[in-house]
Amino acid sequence: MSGHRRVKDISYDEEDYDDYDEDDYDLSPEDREQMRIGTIKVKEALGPSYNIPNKQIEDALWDSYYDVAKATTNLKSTHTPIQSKKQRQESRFDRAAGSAAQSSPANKKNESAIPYPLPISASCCHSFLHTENFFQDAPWGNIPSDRLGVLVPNSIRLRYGLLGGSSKPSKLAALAAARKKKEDEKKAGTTPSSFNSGNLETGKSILLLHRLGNKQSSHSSQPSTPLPDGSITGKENVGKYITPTLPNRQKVKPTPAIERQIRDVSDTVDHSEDTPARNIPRSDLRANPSAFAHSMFGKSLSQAVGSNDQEDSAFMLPYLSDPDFAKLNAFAGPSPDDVVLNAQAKGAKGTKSQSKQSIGKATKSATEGSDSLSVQEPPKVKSKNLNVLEEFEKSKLKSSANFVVIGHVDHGKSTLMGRLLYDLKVVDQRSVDKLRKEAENIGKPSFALAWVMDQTAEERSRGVTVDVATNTFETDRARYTILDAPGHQDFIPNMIAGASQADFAVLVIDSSTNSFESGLRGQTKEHALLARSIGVQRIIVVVNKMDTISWFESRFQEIAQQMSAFLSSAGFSPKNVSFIPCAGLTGENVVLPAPSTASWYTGNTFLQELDTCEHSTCPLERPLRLTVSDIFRGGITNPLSISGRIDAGSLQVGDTILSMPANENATIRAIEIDSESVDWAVAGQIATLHLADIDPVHLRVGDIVCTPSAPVTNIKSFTAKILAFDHVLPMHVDVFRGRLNVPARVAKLLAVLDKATGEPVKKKPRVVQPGLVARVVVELERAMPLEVRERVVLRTEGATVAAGLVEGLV
Ligand SMILES: Nc1nc2c(ncn2[C@@H]2O[C@H](COP(=O)(O)OP(=O)(O)OP(=O)(O)O)[C@@H](O)[C@H]2O)c(=O)[nH]1
Repeated sequence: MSGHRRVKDISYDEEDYDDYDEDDYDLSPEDREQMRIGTIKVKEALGPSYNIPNKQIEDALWDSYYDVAKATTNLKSTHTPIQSKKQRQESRFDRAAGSAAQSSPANKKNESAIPYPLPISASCCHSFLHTENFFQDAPWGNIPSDRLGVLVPNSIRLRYGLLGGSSKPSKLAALAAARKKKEDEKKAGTTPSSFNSGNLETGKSILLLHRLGNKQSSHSSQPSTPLPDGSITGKENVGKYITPTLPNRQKVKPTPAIERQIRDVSDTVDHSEDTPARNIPRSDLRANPSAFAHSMFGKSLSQAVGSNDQEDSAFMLPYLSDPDFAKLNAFAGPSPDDVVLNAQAKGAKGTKSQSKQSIGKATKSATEGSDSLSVQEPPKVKSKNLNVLEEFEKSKLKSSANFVVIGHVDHGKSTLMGRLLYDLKVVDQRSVDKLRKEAENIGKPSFALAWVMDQTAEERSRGVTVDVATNTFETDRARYTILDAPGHQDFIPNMIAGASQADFAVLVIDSSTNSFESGLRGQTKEHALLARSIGVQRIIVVVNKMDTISWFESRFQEIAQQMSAFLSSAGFSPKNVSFIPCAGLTGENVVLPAPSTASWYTGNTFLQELDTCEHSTCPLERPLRLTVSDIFRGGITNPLSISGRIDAGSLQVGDTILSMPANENATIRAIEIDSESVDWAVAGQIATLHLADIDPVHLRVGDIVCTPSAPVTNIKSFTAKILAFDHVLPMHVDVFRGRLNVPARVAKLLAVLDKATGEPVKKKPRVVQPGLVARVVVELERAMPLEVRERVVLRTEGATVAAGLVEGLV
């Protein structure tokens, strides 16, 4: 298993799952209807010998995604039929326990309500029982499984905090918040309140200065006049520097004491229009400079204070007293911060001019300007400029092949693959033992081998594959990649994605009584048809679970006969179809030969059959095409990676690739095949590409990666030759191309075609009947990267209506 799985970026938010509470979950009307019908069917299937509460039946249906057969099997495996309960001999111990219970005062009290021994049917209706009698009819030490409870500790929900933690603020945070609030209140109230409450000195000064400032600004519109030394002079500017901002100025009512002082000061002011401000005796308002100010500002300040001649220098800044200040022109160039920021911006763009110098150097020589400075550039991806096709020829690599494992839910696909990997020692004994233990712990021991493939918690707890799982193994002849597709109808889009990466298919069929038949009505046929429509030509049909029918030859022949007829009608050539009897669970005829009881079978084992497949040759010389099947984000060394099958062409480290439909370039930093680092990869291989120079928002599962020189184009409508699975008429559909799907409309039915010749037999039909081939025009709601001769599947409301080949771009 590649380490990528650990960092795989999945689009759902973990928090959504935290909030999910099964009990609170509201079923949609369709779900409710499915549940109602499912419950009736399961009850029918269980028959009268099982009396299982509806709630448990619904739970089983929910767990099996409404699969009636699976829910029934699960319930049967966890419940004992009434018959056998009745027939069970009461042990002496039970009898003793029963009479003890009968004679107990507690039970005597309830005797009228529930007679002992309790009828079995009543034991299932827990709602009528008093809690203390819940186990009354259960024999000692043998509690029926349906009455066993599980203690589930409340999970600790660390949420809302920055690093998890409770949603409540800590005491420390509350204290800090309270303190801050107090400070803010204080700040907001300080000026007016202190002023009003008679902070006489401050109030007096502020009010006076404010008045002066107002007067200055209202009477003068002349600009300030800078002196040659850079200081500012002129009566207009005095107020400019000293006017404080008073909130709600007009509302401030000075106290009588302040008013008196204002009057005194005002008397000294000449109110005529052109009285210069320098006549105001402002020295009164200023305190003597502190010792610190002396040391900082030197003589100039001490001289200024109290001297009317030099009053303008009272607001001089330190550097103004420096005679050389004007020459310095300190703000002519960019600030040191600007220099660094500019250099960093340039570095990010990756221009060549700025490669050598460091940031430290840049700040030191700030005044030299930004052009000569730079920051450390991230290392560029070096291309070895290999001739990949020559390298491929030289490497004498074993041919590689990908096969998709398809079939109806629970027919044993994952178990068969688990067994294959186990017998080939790709998975060791210890891992399988561990899986066995874990599977036993949740009451699903038979799924241990399937868990080799099914790795997510949901898949394991439900016993159903949800997404395509991949694994690899090697034989003497080839390297194989397994694409284990889900069998359940709800996950057909994932199956389509798996099949679109495959060179051939393995169709698994459960041979046990009724299972093959129910599979035919389910996904056995649909999967086979889809695989063929997507372009798969070779199919191995594994007739599985032969151990359950004691390797009965006639059952195998019956299945082979029926499936041959169907597969040839679906377009598979008989020479590309083979049948292998197997038992994935026991491993018979998988890697090891068939058991002696199957002496009638002399053909290949499943593994031998895999090696007989002609591996389709991939177009290496054609321009690069790779379908993105996974995106991984968040790795430390490789923050952004994609994986997918290379459908055509080749690639190497350092190549620039183009992602469609986003139309964004990226650089390949590194390549991995089967978790091993390589310099190049060719068509047919499933590669993981570690990327640089692209924002993850431009990449999605289903995208096409191609060469910028020969890109795939985004199109909005196309004509296609389709095989109808259902009635096709002008209708809304979803167009699937690998993992990409886009809402669309079958806009026109151009013609019904002859299956053999492809010639039109009926133009402009109103509807295309199931099983017929037709030419249609499809209009997409969003542009999609598509090319002529690509395979598409049309689905609506969870069902496949048609599949076919793109003939032309409109
Ligand atoms: N007796 C017997 N049981 C089998 C065999 N193969 C699989 N099973 C059982 O069938 C059940 C389903 O097996 P899976 O491998 O999960 O089936 P699947 O087809 O992968 O299911 P999905 O991926 O969910 O569609 C498990 O309980 C297996 O133990 C077999 O050869 N013999």
